[in-house]
Amino acid sequence: MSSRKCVALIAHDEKKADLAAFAKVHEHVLAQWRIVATGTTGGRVQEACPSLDITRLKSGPLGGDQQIGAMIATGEVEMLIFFVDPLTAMPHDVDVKALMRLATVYDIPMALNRATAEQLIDFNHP
Ligand SMILES: O=C(CO)COP(=O)(O)O
Repeated sequence: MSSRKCVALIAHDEKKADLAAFAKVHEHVLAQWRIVATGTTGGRVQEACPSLDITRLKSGPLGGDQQIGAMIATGEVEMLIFFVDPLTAMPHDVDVKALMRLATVYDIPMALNRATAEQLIDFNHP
């Protein structure tokens, strides 16, 4: 496994275009990180940023948020950028909450919107 630090990228459907645009702007910085993402998000970011090497996990509703939560618990994921949609009900809301809870328990930098992600990406270098 690479020794680079690992960031997890996730976006709800309404926010995927925004995350892909964010990743494009910061592609050179993200290239210094190991990147994991939930399935669909990873595909969208990969399309926008062909230079990045993204490990795609399961889609969020099928367990992807839980996989990333487990990786936070084991210390494999050290930063979380998650563009959430606060206006749409999610069938897997409990998984989303569990992920945010673990990011809080393990005290990793966590951005839930673009404004915060812009700050994190500038101040957290791998
Ligand atoms: O649902 C998600 C996060 O809760 C994201 O999953 P996808 O990237 O597979 O859409």
